[in-house]
Amino acid sequence: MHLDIPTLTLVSLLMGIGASIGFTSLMAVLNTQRVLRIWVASIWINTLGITLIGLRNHIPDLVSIVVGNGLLVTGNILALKGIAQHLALPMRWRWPCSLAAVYTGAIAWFAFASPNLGARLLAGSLQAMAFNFAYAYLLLRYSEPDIRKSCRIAGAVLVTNGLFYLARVFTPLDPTSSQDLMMAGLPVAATYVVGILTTLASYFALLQLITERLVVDLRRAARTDGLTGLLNRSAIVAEGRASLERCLERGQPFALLIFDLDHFKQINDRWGHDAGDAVLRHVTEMMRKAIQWPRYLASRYGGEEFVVALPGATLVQGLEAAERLRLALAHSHARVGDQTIPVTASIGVASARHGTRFEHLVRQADQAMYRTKFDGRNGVSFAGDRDSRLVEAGDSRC
Ligand SMILES: Nc1nc2c(ncn2[C@@H]2O[C@H](COP(=O)(O)OP(=O)(O)OP(=O)(O)O)[C@@H](O)[C@H]2O)c(=O)[nH]1
Repeated sequence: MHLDIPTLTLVSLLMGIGASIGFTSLMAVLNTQRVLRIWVASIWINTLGITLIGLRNHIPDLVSIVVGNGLLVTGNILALKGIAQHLALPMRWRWPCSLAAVYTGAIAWFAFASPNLGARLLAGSLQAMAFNFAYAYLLLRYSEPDIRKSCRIAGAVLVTNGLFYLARVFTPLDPTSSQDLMMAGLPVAATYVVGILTTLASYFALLQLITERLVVDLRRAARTDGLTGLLNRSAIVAEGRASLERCLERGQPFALLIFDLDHFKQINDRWGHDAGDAVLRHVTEMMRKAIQWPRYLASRYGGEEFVVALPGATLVQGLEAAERLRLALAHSHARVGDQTIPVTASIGVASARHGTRFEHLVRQADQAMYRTKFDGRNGVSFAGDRDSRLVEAGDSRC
């Protein structure tokens, strides 16, 4: 078997086609991962570029050399866009597009105006190195903590790729190669072997990025209420318990408020369910502005019932936050299309003592909230000793 450049080009091409098909079928399954579309396009475009370059002796040089290399660099720009999107960064197109234009111009110049295979290989290595270092820089510099592991692994792979292309800059050409890349000699062929391995490693790095993002998205979805983006009931119970425990261990106070929208059924009946949903989103927005407490936990606990935990807050601070929230809601109207819908809430506040369990605290606040409903709604009540005694005794209303 001869590992000459035409054979290695064929191997790269087959690998590119295999990866393109594999990533395309993955995209069909994971259609929520929009970034996959960009990476799939990038891999197909790169594969097409490699195909044209590999067909050097069978198609016009203009198509093989200039269009082929133009496609390679276009694929690289798309890969960069995909990485920026994965990291939720805005993409600045000017630099990569300028680099691509300069690169394609240089390739055309060294193919036709002043033919020089060494210069074309040098330009190819430099642009691939620049893109690999750019991908790695973004991944290592801007990854969020929950997807950091895959970003670090991918970053390391891409730095290795970049170093490989840097080393390729110094690879000597076979003097008999004339202008034909397919006859560039053993050292260049050796770089093809390494290139195939590093490309394969990059595909696996991409898969890791996608997998970790998927796990994070699923974990987030499992603890989030789809309508409001707040924590859901099981998440506030789990996170509230842990937060309460930490506060009690440190001897810090912990307040909790629960609020229920007043006559929400009438809103649904009068303006429709979609308007009701819009009101729930409006309430969420107002609540986020009104609470003003560091590291608070907020959840939609039930249909139109919300729980907010304030770690480190005393009962008085909890009542102040509740009153801010009540006023914010009462003074704002939810806008739905051209309708304005008034909304008020009944709020109950409770605070933890030594040994209080999170579920008990919720029930105490709930008792207080029902008192507010009973007293005419649109108000704030707090749980007293009687509420905590009732809750701890397992009163049926709890
Ligand atoms: N639009 C919308 N409505 C919901 C959602 N979840 C629950 N609801 C509605 O919320 C309403 C709650 O009604 P009730 O429990 O009678 O409470 P209320 O009308 O607010 O009355 P009070 O609490 O006594 O002031 C019901 O009509 C539910 O259908 C939701 O996600 N979206």
